[in-house]
This record gives sequence, structure tokens and C-alpha cells, in this order.
Amino acid sequence: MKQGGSDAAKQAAGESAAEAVEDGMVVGLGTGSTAAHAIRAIGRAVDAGLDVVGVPTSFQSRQLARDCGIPLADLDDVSVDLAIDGADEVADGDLIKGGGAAHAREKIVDANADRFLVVADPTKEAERLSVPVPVEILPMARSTVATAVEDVGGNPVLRRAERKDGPVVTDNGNLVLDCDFGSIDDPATLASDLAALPGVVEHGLFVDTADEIHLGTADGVTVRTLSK
Ligand SMILES: O=C[C@H](O)[C@H](O)[C@H](O)COP(=O)(O)O
Repeated sequence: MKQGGSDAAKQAAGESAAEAVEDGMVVGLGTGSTAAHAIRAIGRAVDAGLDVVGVPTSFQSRQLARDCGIPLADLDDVSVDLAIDGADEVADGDLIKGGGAAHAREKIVDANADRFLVVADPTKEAERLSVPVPVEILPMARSTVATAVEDVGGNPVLRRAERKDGPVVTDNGNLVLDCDFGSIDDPATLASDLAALPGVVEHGLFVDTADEIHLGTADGVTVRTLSK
């Protein structure tokens, strides 16, 4: 995964997207180091009197939002006005997400938002999507999905935890295969191929879902509006 962006650039992107949050909104709270800046900015606005409700996309974003004093709700009980979330790679408005293994919940929240704002730094931009695609799978399907991923041209690697022996286990109790397809020339077809595999819970290709990309640099933010 691409992790090279400066924190100042991530902060600029996160704070830019947080400015779109208005009084009374329900906001999807993304996962990762860039979305965390948006959550902190929303928390400061709540402190100053903004009335919003957050829908977290992971254990991490729930915890941060609670620490920041943002009231939370379950997706079942609300309708999301705006979602703000990071990305591991952005190409032509399509995304690869899941570097933090949160992409299944992120896709549910982001896809159900009226507007989805992506926050990223310039290291995430690419001509074509090419970082490995995280695929969350049921544990019992590890080898069958791995074989099926190879059949559609990918090289799957079970994601291992850094600070413990064994695999990464998602917030949903599942495993992640990071699947390298090289440079992806047709993200929509690959997305439907992966979604069709028995045992796949969710993959990290987000095709044509974003409304705006907030690209932060140390010197400012570029906002790109996408037509869907
Ligand atoms: O699973 C994690 C998410 O998809 C993150 O939004 C993504 O990995 C980007 O994270 P960061 O802003 O830390 O690079």
C-alpha cells in the first residue's frame, strides 16, 4: 500500500472535506490516517456547536469519533448525507481501498451516502490502478478464493499481522487476501469478477462511487468533482 504522503497533505485534505459538513447532517466517518484528520476537524466543529451524527466505518473510526465527542448512530437507523473517506490509490475517479482492512464497512457506508468525498495526498494518484486489491474473505474460503483469484489473473497473498503471529483478522472476523493484478485496465469488470467469487465478503475496488476528490498538499487542496 502507498503510505508515503506527508501528514500535512493528509491534514489539508481531511480538513477541506470536513468543511462540507453542515448542521443537521449524518456523516459517514472513514478509516485511515487521512480520514482521521477529517474526523478530528468534525470533532472540533462539534465542540463549537455543530449538530451532526457520525456513522463509523471501523473500530478505529468509532473510537476516534467517540474520543472527539461526535455523537454516533447505526446505519440501520439513519440515512447518510455525506461520507468522507481515504483511499490507497485513485485513478480516474476509481479507487482501491482496504489498506486498513476496513473496506467492507467503508463500501457500505460510502455507497449509501448522498455524497462521497475522497480525501487523499498526491502519492495516491495514479494513471491506472495498480496496487494490490484487498479482498475480504470468509476464513473457510481462503484457499478456494485464492485459486479463483489466480484464475482471473491475480496473485493473492494472505495479509499477515505485523505485531502478532498469524493473519490480519478484520472487524468482521474475516481474513484479507491482497491480490496483485498489476496495472488494471478494466476496474469495473474486475470488480464484478471478484464480487462473484463464493467466499468473497467484499473487495477494495470502488468503481465510479466518489463524488469529489480532495487532494491535499502542504500548500493547499485541489478539489475535483466527478460526474457519475
Ligand atoms: O481500510 C482502510 C481504508 O480503506 C483507508 O481509507 C485507506 O487504506 C487509506 O488510508 P490512509 O489515509 O491511512 O492512507
